[in-house]
Amino acid sequence: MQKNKAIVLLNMGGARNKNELKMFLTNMFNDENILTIKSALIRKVVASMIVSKRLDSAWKNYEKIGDSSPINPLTEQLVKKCNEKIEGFKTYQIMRYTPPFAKTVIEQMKKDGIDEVILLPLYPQYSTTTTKSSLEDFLKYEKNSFKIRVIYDFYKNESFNTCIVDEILNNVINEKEYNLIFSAHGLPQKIVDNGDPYQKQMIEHIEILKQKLEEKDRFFKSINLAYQSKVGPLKWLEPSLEDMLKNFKDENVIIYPLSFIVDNSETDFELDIEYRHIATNLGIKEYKVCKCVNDSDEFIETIKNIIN
Ligand SMILES: C=CC1=C(C)c2cc3[nH]c(cc4nc(cc5[nH]c(cc1n2)c(C)c5CCC(=O)O)C(CCC(=O)O)=C4C)c(C)c3C=C
Ligand SMILES: [Fe+2]
Ligand SMILES: [Fe+2]
Repeated sequence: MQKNKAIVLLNMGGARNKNELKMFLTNMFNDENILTIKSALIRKVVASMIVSKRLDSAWKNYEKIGDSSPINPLTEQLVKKCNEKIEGFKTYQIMRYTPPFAKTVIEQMKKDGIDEVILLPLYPQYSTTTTKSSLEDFLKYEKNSFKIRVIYDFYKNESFNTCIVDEILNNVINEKEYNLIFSAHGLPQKIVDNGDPYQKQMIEHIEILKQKLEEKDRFFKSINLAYQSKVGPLKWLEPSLEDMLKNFKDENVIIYPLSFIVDNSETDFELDIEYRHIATNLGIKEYKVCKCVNDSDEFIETIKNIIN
């Protein structure tokens, strides 16, 4: 019997306008995987305080990138291209904090007669705050409707790492003159201390990429890992990107955003505008930011490879 198979891309979502930024922040800080307060009621109160405090200042960042996050149109393009180029599967996307939400997409998948599903969270490294949160969200609404296979992480995938190395090398002529910084989205230290494997996988990922560059005889002045996007007063993973940049006065820097698959406000605003400004003030000579893999042909091939 012919099976109706789907690939479901799971991602975070992002604001299309200020109301959606409020929705994003509200849903995010009510997520027990993000704000690990056990009582839903207390979490709701704390979330509402954080959102009130953060909304206006965070919106100013989105105003600088055209009043909306690029994560939605870019993920839609990725879905379209998967549907054009990957035979035997219908591809869907589900976002965690802004539409399209799991409930609606799962209803559509049932109407479409889907019976087998590959869940592919668009996070190369596993974190409880991202991967686990999205998987739980899907499972909450699917109610045993599908046969499910889960891709928990894919940072070791050879084809994926070729996409990353190619993007980095396409951005520099003489790599010996550049300090390469892999910038990872940060996490509160206590989440890692409680067993989240994200930091460990991130370090492993960088070792794999270093080795791949060495095999190609391409040697950067230095290769580094730093964490961006700290939120709130808790201790987060270190070193911060800002502290890392302080090492490179009068030198060239190239950044690769290693936590993301599609560009979003953390790449287009934080890396390309905010940290660029910081880098200029620190006296960094040249500051480059690589693009995420997005809907490149090479990444479509990677998806085929990951699901096989
Ligand atoms: C406690 C707070 C947060 C944790 C933990 C966290 C983990 C985490 N996030 C991403 C990827 C993205 N985060 C994005 C935005 C964003 N993240 C937080 C907070 C935490 N993230 C906030 C408050 C925001 C909103 C922007 C802001 O107010 O600063 C985005 C961008 C979405 C978009 O609009 O384009 C992404 C993508 C990862 C990978 C991660 C853990 C590994
Ligand atoms: Fe985040
Ligand atoms: Fe941020």
